[in-house]
Amino acid sequence: MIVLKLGGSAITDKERPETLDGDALGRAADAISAALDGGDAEDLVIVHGGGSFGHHNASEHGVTTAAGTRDAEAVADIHGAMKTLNQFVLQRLLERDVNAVPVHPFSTARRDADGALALPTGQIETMLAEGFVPVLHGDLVAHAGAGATVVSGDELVAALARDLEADRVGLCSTVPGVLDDEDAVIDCITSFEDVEAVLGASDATDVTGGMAGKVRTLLDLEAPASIFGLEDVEPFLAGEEPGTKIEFEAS
Ligand SMILES: Nc1ncnc2c1ncn2[C@@H]1O[C@H](COP(=O)(O)OP(=O)(O)OP(=O)(O)O)[C@@H](O)[C@H]1O
Ligand SMILES: C=C(C)CCOP(=O)(O)O
Repeated sequence: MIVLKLGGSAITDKERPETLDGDALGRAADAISAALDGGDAEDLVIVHGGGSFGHHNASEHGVTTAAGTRDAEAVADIHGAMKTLNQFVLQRLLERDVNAVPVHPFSTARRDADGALALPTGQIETMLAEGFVPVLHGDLVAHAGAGATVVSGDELVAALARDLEADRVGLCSTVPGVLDDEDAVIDCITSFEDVEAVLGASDATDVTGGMAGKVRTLLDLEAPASIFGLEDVEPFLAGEEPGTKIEFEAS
């Protein structure tokens, strides 16, 4: 069972609000379709991030993973932007005969007062058993005591990987992996402290922590995880370990 995140920065033009990178999304969809046709990735769950959809909207409304909103119009704006991008992703997958179906986290997940995420996965297991490819996305979630806050695709990936006991986790982004201070791809990360100095936020508007947030989330995960660029989606799905491998940091 594989959980693959298509990073928002990889499939959109993150500098321009609500602008799709149609070529990049098409290439990712080609790789997914080829892997499914070839028998790789039998059970696949896809999650996509926001990129230029969602982050700008959340930022305008002052909403982050911790700062919430109780304004239904702000919810409609941020969640609506993510649903628009989800439609594009589904469309590109369906055009390539991938049996993709949408799952909107706002309708199913929640956070408690401490910010802990609860994401039901029973419906996702049934979708997989019935031959569907569930496609989730970074979103808003109802948050006890805070209204609605952002949940990143990375956080969803971690929750899905734990609950569904994923064999492998892959995060495709706009970079070929986590880069060191000379812009070389780091092969393997086993501790946050080892790489903290080179980890930054995203270059573009981003309310969920950029690369630092990604590495921190993946280090908590027992399943093997990799961060790689768009060109490595196909090798990853075929069982290779491109880009940067993030190994479980036992605490
Ligand atoms: N050491 C680093 N190595 C690689 N990228 C880094 C590093 N430090 C900061 N970054 C930034 O992190 C970005 C990737 O994080 P970002 O959150 O934008 O990715 P994403 O998951 O693809 O997008 P989204 O969050 O919209 O889904 C890179 O584009 C780069 O600007
Ligand atoms: C900004 C919103 C609503 C979701 C962001 O998800 P991410 O791009 O995976 O961090």
